[in-house]
Amino acid sequence: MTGIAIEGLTKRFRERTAVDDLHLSIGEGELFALLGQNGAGKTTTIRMLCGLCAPTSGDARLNGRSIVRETGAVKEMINVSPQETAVAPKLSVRENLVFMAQLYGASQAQANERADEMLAAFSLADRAQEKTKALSGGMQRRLSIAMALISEPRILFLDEPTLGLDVRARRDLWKLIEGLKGKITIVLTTHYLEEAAALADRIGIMHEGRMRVVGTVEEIERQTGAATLEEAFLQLTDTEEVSA
Ligand SMILES: Nc1ncnc2c1ncn2[C@@H]1O[C@H](COP(=O)(O)OP(=O)(O)OP(=O)(O)O)[C@@H](O)[C@H]1O
Repeated sequence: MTGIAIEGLTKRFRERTAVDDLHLSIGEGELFALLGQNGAGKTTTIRMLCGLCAPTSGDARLNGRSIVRETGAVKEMINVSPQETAVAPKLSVRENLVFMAQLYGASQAQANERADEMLAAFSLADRAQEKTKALSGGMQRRLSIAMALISEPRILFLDEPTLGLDVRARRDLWKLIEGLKGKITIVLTTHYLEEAAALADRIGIMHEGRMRVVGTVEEIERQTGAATLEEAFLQLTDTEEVSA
């Protein structure tokens, strides 16, 4: 079954077209990585899919629900771990989780229970009482993902989940994300090509608002004639080559 069906999604800011007639189908339970240079249109795409900004034209269906006509239903089934880690720095780790669960309608008892589950699942239990600002960057990103999962979304958007993390923290997060594979639909944006290759079922490379290629690493290499994903990426995002 299709988790996300994008049909002609377009976003213009004045004369700049940030996302240009995007068509894409992502399977339910698939982990899809969206790659592209700064300004390629990844975040704008995710913001539209989350109902955070309205498309100029086109539509997308998330588990059958339109982001244009059923924005409320879409927001109920998704969650986002945004680029800027969305944790409240003065609240404790546990308070952040409880607060988020309650925001999504859980009772105090349910929120406490869910928070304990997430603390255990994300190896944050021994830091539960600490203020979030005392955590390392990697732990904050982990908490941010735990907070996004506490509402039990069917679709999760991870915007550059490992940005700025050291090698070990990145690997730890990869393990965690791998553990989610197949359970929920995940759209991940990243600038780390090895991250996309390690985690994603399929990869899409955007450039100047357009989707240039979609496929597995092998399919992308075959389609572009490149020896590596990096070579394919550089080829597809070379402005002179693309516009020539
Ligand atoms: N609110 C806005 N107003 C005007 N232009 C915008 C707005 N948001 C995004 N843009 C422009 O749209 C284009 C796509 O931006 P977007 O943030 O989607 O790219 P991105 O691929 O996520 O980049 P990055 O990797 O840097 O996060 C850019 O040219 C950007 O300047």
